Amino acid sequence: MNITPVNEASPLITLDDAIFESVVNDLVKQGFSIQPNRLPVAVVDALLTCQRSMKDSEYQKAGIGRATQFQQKDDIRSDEISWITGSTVEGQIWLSWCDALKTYINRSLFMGLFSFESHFACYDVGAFYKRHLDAFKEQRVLKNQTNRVLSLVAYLNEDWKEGDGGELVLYQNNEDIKGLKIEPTRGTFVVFLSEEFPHEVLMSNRERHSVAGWFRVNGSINAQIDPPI
Ligand SMILES: O=C(O)CCC(=O)C(=O)O
Ligand SMILES: [Fe+2]
Repeated sequence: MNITPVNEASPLITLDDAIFESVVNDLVKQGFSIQPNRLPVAVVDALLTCQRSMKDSEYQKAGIGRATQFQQKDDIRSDEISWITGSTVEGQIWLSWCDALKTYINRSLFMGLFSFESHFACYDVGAFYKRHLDAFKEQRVLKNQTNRVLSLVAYLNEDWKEGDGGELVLYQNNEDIKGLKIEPTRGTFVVFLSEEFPHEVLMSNRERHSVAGWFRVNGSINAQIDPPI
């Protein structure tokens, strides 16, 4: 019988590693990575299958702030979201790809990424998300909270054109007012340090679909390794 070893050069694994390596290099160089049309087709297709099968009732109005500080603020963000739980095969394909990225980053950069959470987001015509940071260093360091340290956004929109709006604008720091504009085109994904890069979603002139996710560090492990003075 002819048995092929499972780990014999799988093209998908090789391709993923090349993408992950490029993300890692960008993170080292500049703290963010913009990957136009580099999300593997199998992952994009899985996300699109999930997203297209979702009913309106599965989305909820997005808010800002953690747990008890959670608030809905329509003047800051007006998208609707639906958390990805991995209850479908397609959801699992996405989560395992993100897990592989997490493992690769941890091996290369020792970031101690511990958990991952993500949701679909739908920006209706006219929706936006004003300039914000995804996480605050003081909360992680001083209050010892398990916090978001790395943000990941992936886009699912076919043929995005100039004039459709809805670009992500990534600012280099608090002083930057120009920023870098990224079109939310299908297959593009962006990774950035959550505490370092203010960003916003410009008002969308078309229905805009994306997935936003965050890797967290573990508050307690972090506290043991790197206690605040
Ligand atoms: O969809 C995007 O481009 C970014 C979304 C975002 O900033 C967020 O959900 O925190
Ligand atoms: Fe954000």
